[in-house]
Amino acid sequence: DLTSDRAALLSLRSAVGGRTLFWTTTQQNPCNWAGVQCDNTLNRVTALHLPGVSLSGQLPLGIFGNLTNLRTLSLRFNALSGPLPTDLSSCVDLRNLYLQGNRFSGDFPEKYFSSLRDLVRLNLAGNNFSGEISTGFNNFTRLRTLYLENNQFSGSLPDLKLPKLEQFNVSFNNLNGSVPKTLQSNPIESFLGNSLCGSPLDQSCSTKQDVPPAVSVDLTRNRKKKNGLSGGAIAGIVIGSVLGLVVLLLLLFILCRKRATKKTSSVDIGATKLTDAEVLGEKPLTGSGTGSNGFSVAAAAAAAMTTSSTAGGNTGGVGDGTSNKKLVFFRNSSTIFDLEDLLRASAEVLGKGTFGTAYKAVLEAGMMVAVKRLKDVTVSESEFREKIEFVGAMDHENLVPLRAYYYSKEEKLLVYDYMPMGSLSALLHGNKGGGRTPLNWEIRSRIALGAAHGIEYLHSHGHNVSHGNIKSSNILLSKSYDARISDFGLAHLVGLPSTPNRVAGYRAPEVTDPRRVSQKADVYSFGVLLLELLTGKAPTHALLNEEGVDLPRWVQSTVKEEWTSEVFDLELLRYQNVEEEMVQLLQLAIDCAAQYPDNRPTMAEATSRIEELRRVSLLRGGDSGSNPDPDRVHESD
Ligand SMILES: Nc1ncnc2c1ncn2[C@@H]1O[C@H](COP(=O)(O)OP(=O)(O)OP(=O)(O)O)[C@@H](O)[C@H]1O
Repeated sequence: DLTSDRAALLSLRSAVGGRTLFWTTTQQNPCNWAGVQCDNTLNRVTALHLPGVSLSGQLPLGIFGNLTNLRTLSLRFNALSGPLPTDLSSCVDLRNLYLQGNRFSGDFPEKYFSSLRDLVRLNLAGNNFSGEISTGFNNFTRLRTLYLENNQFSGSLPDLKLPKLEQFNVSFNNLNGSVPKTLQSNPIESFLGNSLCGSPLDQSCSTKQDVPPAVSVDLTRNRKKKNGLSGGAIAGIVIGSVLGLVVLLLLLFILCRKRATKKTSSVDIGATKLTDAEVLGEKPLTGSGTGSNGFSVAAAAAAAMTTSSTAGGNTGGVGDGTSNKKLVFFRNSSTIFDLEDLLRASAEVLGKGTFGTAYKAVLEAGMMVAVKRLKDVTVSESEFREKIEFVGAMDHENLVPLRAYYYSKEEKLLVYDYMPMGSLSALLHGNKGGGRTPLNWEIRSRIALGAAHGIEYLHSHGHNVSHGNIKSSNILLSKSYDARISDFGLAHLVGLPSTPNRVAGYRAPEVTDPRRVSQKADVYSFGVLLLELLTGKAPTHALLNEEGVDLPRWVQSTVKEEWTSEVFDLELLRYQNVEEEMVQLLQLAIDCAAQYPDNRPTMAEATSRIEELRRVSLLRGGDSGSNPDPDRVHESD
């Protein structure tokens, strides 16, 4: 009955996950669950349509033995693997079995041949099924579709006498021998990619059978790939070598230049009184890459500091107002590097942002800092110093610490701690190839919480202080993947363009002038950031733009259509038992990205909601994925 059908569906759900995780299991009636169809008179589940819903793992035994009234089972285009469960043979009413596009392996179970006699459509294409194609298929006398292509079936083709057969394909398997007469009326495409012969193939069976033409073409193509170097590869090697040479020359050049600077700073500057402008005269910092640009930030920083009183002046305390030209360190800067260190630092461009260009500088002792050269500073010197002191005084574990700054007419530098894991944006959307750490639920929800804490701290730090530029490239990550917010406090120092495209996807609808942001606008941007974490999609995602909607509206419309799970990043759907927390975080994201500012929660409210859902998640012991840093001690939150 329906109760046992329901139980079977729940077992299926816990075995293969995917979008079945979003069935409203609190409902007693499974007939309303997405993809489930029932026959009301029978009071049984009769169809299960779960195409492309991220199911993975094996179909266990003991499920289909209970779903005995199934007429249609569609599990196509998922990531299911392993053998087919033999108890599917209990589904004697089965008409349609769509399993194409998975990773099933093993034989097509012998048991099915005697029981699934009503099969009309059978599609096993695009899996790893192996073994021989049995004459047992002749039992499926009602069969109209038999698709077996792109598997590992081997042996010869049996003499299939299926009177109703309309669609047939066994291409790209490991079959050999001749095409039996009964199947010869099918098009040639149905047989390609095997070692078959006879009509409709060009290869006649009386001549050599070993290398039929269709296959030989394929093989030579493969061989070419394996043994020879393609034109692209050769071009790559040539270009690579030339690039290598250029880099080598550049390095030599930089080395020579560096020596020259060192001399300048230690001996010549005092005597000849070079101005900053002169040293900085060679500002090539257009952000067009690393390498030679790297030298210049060191030069810039060097110039900035050699004009300060003495190296000894860099210790601790806040800049003494009167001596303008010096690198000013903020309080509790425990790791203070000295002038010489920074002079010798090699540097590379990290990227160009709204406020200027960021560099990574590696000090000789191995310490790394990020140096930001601000452009378009619109405020006066005294206002700058006052505001940057305010920024430097902010101290929270979820903010990127601002260690020092330098101000001169020509140059404004900010020195931050370097964040080794880069930005959330790079981690989420950077190359998705091998070697990349997938961000599991534990890490993502921790990043969400950390970012929330950081923003909440900013908001509570002074009267109506806001960040103004919350986005994933401003969420940097520590070694243990803890979130650190950067770029705080800069919106008020620098003339922002009135139409900043870069933040467009994150900007609250009511913000028309990006210089006039509010805390509620930060909450909106934070909501978009949460959506980015959950969907894995960048707010400036090309697809979304083609559809002409932003990320919040795309998510809202998808959720409204009850395809909630469709919004989640596939990477997240791998974890079991965390779906409720994911849905809760999604709800918070949607609340934060509400159209009207008054409908959005405060940052404090958002923080406590994330704390709560994470607490529940930890209590329930959801499989949220392992921590990528095994040495990390879990914070007790
Ligand atoms: N302290 C840091 N440690 C490591 N990487 C950093 C640091 N600060 C910035 N970056 C990286 O340098 C790049 C440029 O940063 P920057 O803040 O200048 O621009 P942005 O974040 O892309 O844009 P915006 O200026 O609008 O915030 C980004 O990829 C950012 O992740």
